[in-house]
Amino acid sequence: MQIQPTASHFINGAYVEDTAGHFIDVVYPYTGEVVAKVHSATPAIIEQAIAAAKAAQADWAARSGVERGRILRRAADIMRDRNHDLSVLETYDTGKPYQETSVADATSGADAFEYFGGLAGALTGEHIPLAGGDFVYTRREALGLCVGIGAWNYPTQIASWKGAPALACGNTMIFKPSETTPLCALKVAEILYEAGAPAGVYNVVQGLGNVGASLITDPRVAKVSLTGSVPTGKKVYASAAEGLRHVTMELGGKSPIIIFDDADLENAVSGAVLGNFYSTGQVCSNGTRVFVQKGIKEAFLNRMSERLASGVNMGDPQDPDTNFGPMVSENQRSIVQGYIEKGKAEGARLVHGGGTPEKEGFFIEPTVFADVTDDMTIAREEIFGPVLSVLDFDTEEEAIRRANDTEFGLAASVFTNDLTRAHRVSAAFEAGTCYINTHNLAPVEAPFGGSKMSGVGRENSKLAINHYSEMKTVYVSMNDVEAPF
Ligand SMILES: NC(=O)c1ccc[n+]([C@@H]2O[C@H](COP(=O)([O-])OP(=O)(O)OC[C@H]3O[C@@H](n4cnc5c(N)ncnc54)[C@H](O)[C@@H]3O)[C@@H](O)[C@H]2O)c1
Repeated sequence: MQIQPTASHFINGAYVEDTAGHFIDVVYPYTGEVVAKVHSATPAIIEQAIAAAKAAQADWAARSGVERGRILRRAADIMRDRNHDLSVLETYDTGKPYQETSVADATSGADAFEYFGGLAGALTGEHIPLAGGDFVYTRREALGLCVGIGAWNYPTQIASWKGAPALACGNTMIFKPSETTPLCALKVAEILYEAGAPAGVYNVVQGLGNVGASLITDPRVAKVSLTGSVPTGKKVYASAAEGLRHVTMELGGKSPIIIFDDADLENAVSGAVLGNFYSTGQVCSNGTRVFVQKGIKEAFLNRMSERLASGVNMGDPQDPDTNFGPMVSENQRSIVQGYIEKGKAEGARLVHGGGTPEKEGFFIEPTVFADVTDDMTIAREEIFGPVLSVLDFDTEEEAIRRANDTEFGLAASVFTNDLTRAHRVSAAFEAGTCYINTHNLAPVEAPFGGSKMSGVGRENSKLAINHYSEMKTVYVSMNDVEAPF
């Protein structure tokens, strides 16, 4: 199987190549086979991309919002029409099952282009009346050239979630996908160009962290939006700060799910399944610390084990019946195996899984630990794999205190049938994205992002507009100018 792209980069409306850049292998996680190779961007490619995106920006921003929006909505339509092919590609890029990619990746990207395409014509400033007839009006203006840097778990979605609000506001973008999953963002760029985005408005360059680093330190760049880990976030935030650039940081998490005795057990198990095993556990907002009240702990564990034993269909990710794929890479699998070994060594009780099946691909079994305590490594560090930890608790106050006892603050959820408790607990969570009786949904209409070390700023929703534009104040005097001399 070969899914070689036309060329490695998409710049100024065309595929471009510079074979001087070192090779990055694209490995299909199901077979371990190299299915494509791309070249990392050389300094010449980076310069080409920055020059093109910078040159295209003024004209793009000068178009009406309605016109920009029409192009984004056309891109959404093309993405939906090509959902099958884009999903197959996303599955090769990531190893996530087609059953997931066909409903959660290009479709989510299309939602973003449709939503922000709809908003583009409605971006306005305001009129502020002042004493003596003077007034101020504000203009919402684009920031300029924005750099987007992606993680490997949702390549199409991340390229779209960053591109859609950026372009709606009149910015141009250079997107650098993760070196692990470089293919899908090229398709996003191709589709935007086909939909009518002028050359240079949305560009893709490949490379490792060093390519990302050189993009964000260029003085022509106004903003950087990163989706990645906390350690990378700290570096990118610091180097953006050197040039006082705007940032959005979508980083890692160690999110809690609190399940009270009165919760609907089946829904609570479903929420924990979605929050731990979807995308083989490679989701930033996963609720990997599952606090279960002591009264239903054993029932929860039994039902979770039953559902995993009977429901998981691990296999060829391109088979629509497969619902559990391999890890994205051999390296990520060995990191997760290391955490499972630590969990056992530190005294957690292995309830389900824990092994690596005897089959090709970077598979790891969905794994459940019980009797996990707050100080164990598996309860403190982001694992980014299918490892669920159950911690038990007695009281609401205790559950909230322990749930918040983490440097992260991306997501949190509560399962209960007590209405007032659900809202009380949600208010007490130190997390940017909270759920009541569900977990891990991220509709484009709602803000998504983290508190504490999990991030800065929000993606999706009307709020994202604030992160890709700034207000200019224009003071208008209707009177003579009074000066002291
Ligand atoms: N909050 C969110 O929305 C969200 C979504 C998905 C993933 N994530 C997080 O992403 C992480 C997994 O993804 P990953 O392993 O690809 O993350 P990572 O931090 O290793 O890499 C992310 C991206 O940053 C680039 N990069 C690395 N060093 C850089 C540097 N010095 N300057 C500029 N760019 C640099 C990488 O090449 C890659 O494209 C997890 O921590 C996960 O929680 C967060």
